[in-house]
Amino acid sequence: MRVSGINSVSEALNVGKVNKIYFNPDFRSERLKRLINTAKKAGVPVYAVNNIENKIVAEVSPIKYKDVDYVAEKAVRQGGFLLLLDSVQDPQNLGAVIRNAVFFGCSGVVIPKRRSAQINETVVKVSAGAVFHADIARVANLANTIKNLKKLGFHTVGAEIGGEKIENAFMDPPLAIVVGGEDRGLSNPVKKQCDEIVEIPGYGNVGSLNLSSASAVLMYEFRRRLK
Ligand SMILES: C[S@@+](CC[C@H](N)C(=O)[O-])C[C@H]1O[C@@H](n2cnc3c(N)ncnc32)[C@H](O)[C@@H]1O
Repeated sequence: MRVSGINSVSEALNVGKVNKIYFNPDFRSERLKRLINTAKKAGVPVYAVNNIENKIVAEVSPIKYKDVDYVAEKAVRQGGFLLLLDSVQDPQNLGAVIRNAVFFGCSGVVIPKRRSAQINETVVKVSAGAVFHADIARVANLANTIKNLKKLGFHTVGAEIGGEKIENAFMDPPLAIVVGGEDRGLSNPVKKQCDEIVEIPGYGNVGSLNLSSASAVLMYEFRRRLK
């Protein structure tokens, strides 16, 4: 996979994922120079190429998805939470959500294998490289995954308009937060498995939040209550 942009390349370099770097010598900036020096010190081959559109492009090793048991065990050990995404289609949204999840110290992001955006160059770019710090698991069936997480002691909170007010929700760890996709929200089988459905109250003339904003509010609420 190729990633472009100083932030994404820098994060990939931090976690040892970069195999090769191409940069455009017409765009010389201090940050770019520093990044190239760091890459050279790390033994990464670096090439100056005049006709590339971006300042910097890196060839990175493919993202390895984690097993859902791994992220579940991690969340239990950390007294943390998982973020489950029910069929998010737009890679821009997926990238934004993963960036938020890493920011809030999420133990793992769980996405379905089908009917969902997967990790690609757009996701990496929008996440500003946060993808390289995230543990992402893929599952065949999100409703079954929730069932299994509940057996491990997870409380599961689904986000949807019309649910219980967020302030009344039970959010003790280990917690699984489930957010719906752009078009249809949470599917019925997923909703059925959630212990409760919660709503973030709105005060203006817009019906719902973008899913990355909704997930950020829920993750913030989890963190706020731990204090
Ligand atoms: C853009 S919304 C999907 C709207 C979808 N068309 C529907 O009617 O359900 C995407 C997801 O963000 C979350 N969401 C958005 N606004 C929310 C709110 N006010 N409270 C709780 N969750 C919200 C939900 O998980 C929702 O499924």
